[in-house]
Amino acid sequence: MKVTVVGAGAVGASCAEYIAIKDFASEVVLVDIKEDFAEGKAMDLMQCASLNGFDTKISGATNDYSKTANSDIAVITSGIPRKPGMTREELIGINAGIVKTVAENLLKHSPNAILIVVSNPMDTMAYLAHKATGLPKNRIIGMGGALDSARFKYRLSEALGCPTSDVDGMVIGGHSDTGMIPLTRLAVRNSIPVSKFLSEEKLNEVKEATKVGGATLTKMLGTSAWYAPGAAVSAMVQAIACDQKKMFPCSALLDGEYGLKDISIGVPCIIGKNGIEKIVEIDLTDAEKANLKESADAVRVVNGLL
Ligand SMILES: NC(=O)c1ccc[n+]([C@@H]2O[C@H](COP(=O)([O-])OP(=O)(O)OC[C@H]3O[C@@H](n4cnc5c(N)ncnc54)[C@H](O)[C@@H]3O)[C@@H](O)[C@H]2O)c1
Ligand SMILES: O=C(O)C[C@H](O)C(=O)O
Repeated sequence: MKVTVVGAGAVGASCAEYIAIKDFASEVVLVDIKEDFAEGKAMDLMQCASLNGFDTKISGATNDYSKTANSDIAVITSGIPRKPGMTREELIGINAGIVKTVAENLLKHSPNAILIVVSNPMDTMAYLAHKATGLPKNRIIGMGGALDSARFKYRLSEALGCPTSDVDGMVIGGHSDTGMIPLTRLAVRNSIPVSKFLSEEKLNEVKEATKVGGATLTKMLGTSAWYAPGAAVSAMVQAIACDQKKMFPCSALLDGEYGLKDISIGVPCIIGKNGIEKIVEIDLTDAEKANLKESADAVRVVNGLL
């Protein structure tokens, strides 16, 4: 199993590190446009192999896509991250051109790869990757919901005073400060609805903290987060590589599901060796449906800037 990660920056390197530590891929190739940067990150990571006990071979390349040939999975993290006070949507001007070129270059050398799009504004970048490559919709997966759901579970566990392993929950909708929809109604602690333990007011606080999870960390770090994003991508890569049929909310190109068409947005998906193997349509309340429509309308506005 060969995995390419384009963008050897914070998220790309963190993703490569988690993939290696889990030791399910034979090879990870890091690519970056900065001279020697991916090679340096790859060397540093390879020097962890004997310490962390993995056999995954990690190599780096400066903008040389021949090194990525015949990748099974390719992750796109290339582009700029936001700074405190910015929205993800403000990155579109620079990142759109980068994501388009990178997706095209990847497919020239790996025509059968499944692409995972991470660069922001992610839902629009995933949509752009579809438009630029014309790949079947199962082969382009936007990563946002897996991360947002992990943050939701973290906030729920904090409010409940319990370990995150006790908690389950999911965030659908656009990967943006206002567009995320943490599904508090369906969140559980060991199969018991969290509303049994938390007041509506507390649940609203959890919801709001989840939605601005990325902005909160950006303010604290001076750039956007990378550990949980890298872990979320690596979990999706593993689901494909190991054909796990695991459910993640992913930005998928919709064709009528949830009443939406011609848009990539976060919905529950089954992820296996073919990428998005199924979009799961859950029953939403009228209020949740209205939230999803509003979130989709906002993503369409950003798509209109392409
Ligand atoms: N979808 C998500 O949940 C999520 C989570 C975190 C970050 N992000 C996004 O991921 C992107 C990367 O974030 P980061 O923190 O790793 O940034 P970073 O600046 O640390 O790394 C980005 C890397 O991309 C490289 N790059 C730029 N143009 C390139 C090109 N044409 N080809 C190859 N490499 C190129 C840069 O040299 C840099 O090393 C940002 O757009 C950020 O907003 C998304
Ligand atoms: O917040 C960001 O800009 C990066 C990423 O989308 C995140 O949610 O951490």
